Amino acid sequence: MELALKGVTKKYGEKIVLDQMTYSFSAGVYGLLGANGAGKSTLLNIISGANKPDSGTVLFNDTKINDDLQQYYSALGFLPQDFNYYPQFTGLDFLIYLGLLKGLTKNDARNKGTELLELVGLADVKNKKIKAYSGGMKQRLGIAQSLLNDPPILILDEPTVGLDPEERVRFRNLISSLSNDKIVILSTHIVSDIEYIADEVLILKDGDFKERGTASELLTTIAGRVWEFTTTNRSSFTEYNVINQKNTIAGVVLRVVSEDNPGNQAKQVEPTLEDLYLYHFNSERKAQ
Ligand SMILES: Nc1ncnc2c1ncn2[C@@H]1O[C@H](COP(=O)(O)OP(=O)(O)OP(=O)(O)O)[C@@H](O)[C@H]1O
Repeated sequence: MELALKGVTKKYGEKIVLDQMTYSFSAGVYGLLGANGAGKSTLLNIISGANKPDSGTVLFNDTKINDDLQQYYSALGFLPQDFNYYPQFTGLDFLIYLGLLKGLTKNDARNKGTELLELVGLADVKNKKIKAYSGGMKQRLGIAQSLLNDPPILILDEPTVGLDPEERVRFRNLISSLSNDKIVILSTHIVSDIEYIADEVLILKDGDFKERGTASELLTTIAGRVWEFTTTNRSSFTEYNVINQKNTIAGVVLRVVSEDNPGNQAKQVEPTLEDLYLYHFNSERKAQ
């Protein structure tokens, strides 16, 4: 199974959001990280056939998805960022309704809907109207609907928005359990959502995947460049890429990414994926 991007480019006016992206996805979990406006939703909308690139193609098993979108949709589960729920429907009725739209029989839609509500932990509220659901519950319902047709490709745009820490853990376990035979691509701002479950982490910046690899491979790119030290003169370090700062009685503890030892008795510390992400995020902000 292969989902491939070949030279995918998308512009809005003069702004190039995706710049000749070429990449191949096979079964596994891909975690897409990027700052606000980096183009994550644009990319996921193109991969899901909801939007077309200006040039380039998306191929699923060597067939251009736009040549037969209907066929492609039968292999796709998609949770867009702005998913519409019908507040007057119950959770189960909503899944039955969407199941029917996806071509399931009423019986199959009911059975599958019931099974999925169990899977995402909504079995006890399946007959409650969606308007009574919390943000996290709606998000889980959105994940459930994306699985109705048992799709080999699952695209989730910021699926963990609104989830509390317990729900995040449940979500991570759910995705891990699904990922054996699927291509799962999910975008997030929250590094810990994907740090442990993504087989491949993709950092989208300047129109392409700036970094890609397993979490541990990516960490080697900033190994030896993350430093921590305490200063009482924060303003002398404005030029540094500061990942984190914490006020203490002794001064401000700064965590910076730097090629050279910033002095001040700085100690090298183990990099985290969050360091790497913030490093790219900060340099993008500085460049703007
Ligand atoms: N329909 C559109 N018309 C014009 N510009 C757009 C349109 N959709 C997106 N953009 C611009 O394209 C860029 C990428 O947007 P996109 O929503 O893909 O980013 P994102 O990484 O998903 O951001 P976020 O994390 O905030 O959702 C942004 O600068 C956005 O303003």
